[in-house]
Amino acid sequence: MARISFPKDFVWGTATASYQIEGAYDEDGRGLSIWDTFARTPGKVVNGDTGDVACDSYHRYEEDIALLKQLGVKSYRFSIAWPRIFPQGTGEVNEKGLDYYRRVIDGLIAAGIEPAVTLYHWDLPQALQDKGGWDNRETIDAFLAYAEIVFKAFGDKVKSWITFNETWCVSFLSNFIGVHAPGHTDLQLATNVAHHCLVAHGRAVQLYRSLNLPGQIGTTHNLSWSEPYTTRPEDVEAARRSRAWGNEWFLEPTLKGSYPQFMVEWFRGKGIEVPILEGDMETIGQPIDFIGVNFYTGGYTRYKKDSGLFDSEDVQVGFDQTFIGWNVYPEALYKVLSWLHEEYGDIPIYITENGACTDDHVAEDGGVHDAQRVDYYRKHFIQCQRLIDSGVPLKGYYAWSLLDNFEWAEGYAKRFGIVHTDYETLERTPKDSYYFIQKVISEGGFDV
Ligand SMILES: CO[C@H](O)c1c[n+]2c([nH]1)[C@H](O)[C@@H](O)[C@H](O)[C@H]2CO
Repeated sequence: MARISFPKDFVWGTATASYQIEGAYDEDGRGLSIWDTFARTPGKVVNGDTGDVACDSYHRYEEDIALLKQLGVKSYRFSIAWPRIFPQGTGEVNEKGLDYYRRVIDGLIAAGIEPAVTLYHWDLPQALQDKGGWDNRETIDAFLAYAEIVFKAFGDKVKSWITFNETWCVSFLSNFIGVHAPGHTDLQLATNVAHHCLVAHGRAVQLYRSLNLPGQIGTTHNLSWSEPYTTRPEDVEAARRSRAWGNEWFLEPTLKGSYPQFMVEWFRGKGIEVPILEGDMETIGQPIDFIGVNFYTGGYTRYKKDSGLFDSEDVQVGFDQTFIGWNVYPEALYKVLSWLHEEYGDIPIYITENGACTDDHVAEDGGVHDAQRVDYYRKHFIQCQRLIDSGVPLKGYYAWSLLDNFEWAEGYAKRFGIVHTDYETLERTPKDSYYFIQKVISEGGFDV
């Protein structure tokens, strides 16, 4: 019997996001976000679901905090909804919006849980989208004004800040692939969005430093791991391009202050240029205190001429898959974070999201027996210990998600929570995975 054990100072947490859990979409002065608009657009979200009510955490946050306390986590990652603070994106501050997050932050601290706040988890005020959104460079200034209000309101109590959640999703998934809000399908626009979000990240870090606040600041990127299906050079290169779109395209600017040249040339070959202005790259490459990594899955890629953006295609090789169709490939977590450490040095790493979608139901005994999710977590925790043992500065892990919640274009049809949400009654029911993680945290590990 082997023992998987974690350092005593390892930060266990869970993660959520404002639009996915809060509901109260039109309460206490909240303005509309691009996701309110997108979800109301026929055909964009499964079953026409919206975040109007979601998990109603706007009213039930105390229940959520009680679940977090019972779980035994040290930290809780959640996001602030920009449209609650600035209903029109800029201009007048909505004090009731600040009051809500003050209640959440104070409640967490009273429960002995550190708040970790994401400034931007995709709910851009619609009023800013009406003026071009992130394609409009002026949105960066609006983001800075929002960040300043929030830093000054909560910077004495919140010691961990994440500027953006997954700039790849904000840019390419939402403005080129088009399945997330605002739903454009324009590669140059998406490239502009990615760049402007990266500049906004750097400017927010500079602002945070200028305020001399007592915490740490970083950002979260979703990393992919696609391996070449064969050792043929064309497969190796195709997999490299496919990985780099999600990885180097964002990590290089954030951690080295430059875009990966081989990808710049690849995009140039397609007529795409990055709208870099003087000083942008120095701003983006501001030193940060940690890098957040969201990781879920990996796979294999091979060369296929004229296929997709990178002359590549994914190859199904028989991985088990979760209910959302993502491969279960735990070793890819070890590979991608080992690669990150080799490429970018000893910057502290937090896994800010990892989890599984499974087809959950409340059983007759009142429990939710999500065995595949328990197995997923067990296997990924093993990889976390491997990483720590190999000297990778992995400092913490946030399970996605605390609650079943609004899963973007999948609506409520896909469940990632370690706590089941009944969307009729809004009752929360801890799943077997919740009790597994609770035990791992309380015992500092588990036997395999
Ligand atoms: C490939 O998965 C992405 O990294 C990713 C997965 N997820 C995310 N990003 C988002 O940050 C969450 O809001 C989603 O709810 C969550 C589950 O889909």
